[in-house]
Amino acid sequence: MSAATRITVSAEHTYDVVVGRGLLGELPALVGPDARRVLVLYPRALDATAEVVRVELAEAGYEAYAAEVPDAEEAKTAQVAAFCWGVLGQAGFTRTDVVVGLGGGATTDLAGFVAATWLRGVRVVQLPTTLLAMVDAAVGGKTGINTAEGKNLVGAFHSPAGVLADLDTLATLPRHDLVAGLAEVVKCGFIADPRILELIEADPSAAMDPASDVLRELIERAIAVKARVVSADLREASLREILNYGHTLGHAIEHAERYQWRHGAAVSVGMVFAAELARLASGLSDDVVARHRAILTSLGLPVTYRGDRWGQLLDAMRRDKKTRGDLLRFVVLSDVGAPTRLEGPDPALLAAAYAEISRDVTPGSNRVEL
Ligand SMILES: NC(=O)c1ccc[n+]([C@@H]2O[C@H](COP(=O)([O-])OP(=O)(O)OC[C@H]3O[C@@H](n4cnc5c(N)ncnc54)[C@H](O)[C@@H]3O)[C@@H](O)[C@H]2O)c1
Ligand SMILES: O=C(O)C(=O)C[C@@H](O)[C@H](O)[C@H](O)COP(=O)(O)O
Ligand SMILES: [Zn+2]
Repeated sequence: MSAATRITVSAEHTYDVVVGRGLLGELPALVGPDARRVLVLYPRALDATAEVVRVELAEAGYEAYAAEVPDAEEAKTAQVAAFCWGVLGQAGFTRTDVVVGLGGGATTDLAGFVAATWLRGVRVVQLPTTLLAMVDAAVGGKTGINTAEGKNLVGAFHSPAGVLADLDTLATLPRHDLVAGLAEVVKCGFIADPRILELIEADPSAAMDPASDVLRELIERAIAVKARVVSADLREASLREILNYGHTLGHAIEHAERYQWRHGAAVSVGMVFAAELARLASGLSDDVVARHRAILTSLGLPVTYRGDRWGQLLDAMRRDKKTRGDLLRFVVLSDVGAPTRLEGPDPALLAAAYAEISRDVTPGSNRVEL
């Protein structure tokens, strides 16, 4: 078995993202000696693992609790956060106690938010169990929930005490969820690490194989990109916006689909839109735009969206966090590995870029794509 890899993030404090197998034994050390109580938040798919984690913590001497939260995006609501605050209150959690997020990005976003808000901030340890959560959601301290108006509109920056990305957990992850996670890996390739793109182009099947060395290298490279960016700009004053590549339209699609599309699938379409926008607005080469479509399609990710939703999507994009006043702002590329910003693009350009990715709405076309 190969040794674990440690990727360090230096943000509010310094912590490691550990990538490897059989990492559970490291959890008590991350929870730390000051805690007496620990609450593990998890979705139903992880109930057996949550019990193993709870027992491990109890055997290490903690008062260990586990609470199931709703699956996927259903977890990211004010009601679910309030339920978690109730559990913490009733168990008497103090400022030295700890929350653990066990699951995909929805669970780790919720757990981080609950930890950020309980007593104005307690320690959180993240145990990501999806590819997406390992490479992105559990790393970097963005936590949050959705509101009726949009995605991640309420949240806080709250860095974890540590992240244990146990590759063994990917064995049970449904293929569509693994593929959705690859969209964020591809994002890291386009904004910062072209080697990621080459690895996927060379062998897309290996990239989708949870047991492959190729996927492990992709995971480590994507985490390294995120760690570098977050270490330089935790609060998204500027540089961190590049991690939002593809998300302006992506989040709008998720909202329009009432979160029945996976985040990574929506971001996939959003990246092709951003590439088309950059081609029209600032001359991104046809080759780089085509490379977006080729790589994402090779992984089975969607690259088009329904043509009749433009008005609704534009409306949702106005609530994106990168918007300033009435000025829509997009992360775009001037080349692979060279992200920049496009501010207040001409509405006609936006519509033209959308026309390049939109498809006819025929009966049945509103199905869930991934
Ligand atoms: N905070 C950030 O920086 C950040 C970054 C990227 C994405 N996100 C957020 O992450 C969320 C998407 O995360 P996701 O793609 O992990 O989705 P998810 O959390 O909804 O998980 C996907 C599905 O996989 C199941 N699952 C999780 N682990 C499993 C396992 N090991 N075996 C079997 N089933 C498993 C879950 O129960 C769920 O049904 C979105 O809400 C997105 O906004 C946050
Ligand atoms: O970490 C970041 O910064 C990102 O933008 C990573 C994204 O992949 C992620 O989906 C994030 O939650 C989006 O943040 P938001 O600020 O647009 O809500
Ligand atoms: Zn994302």
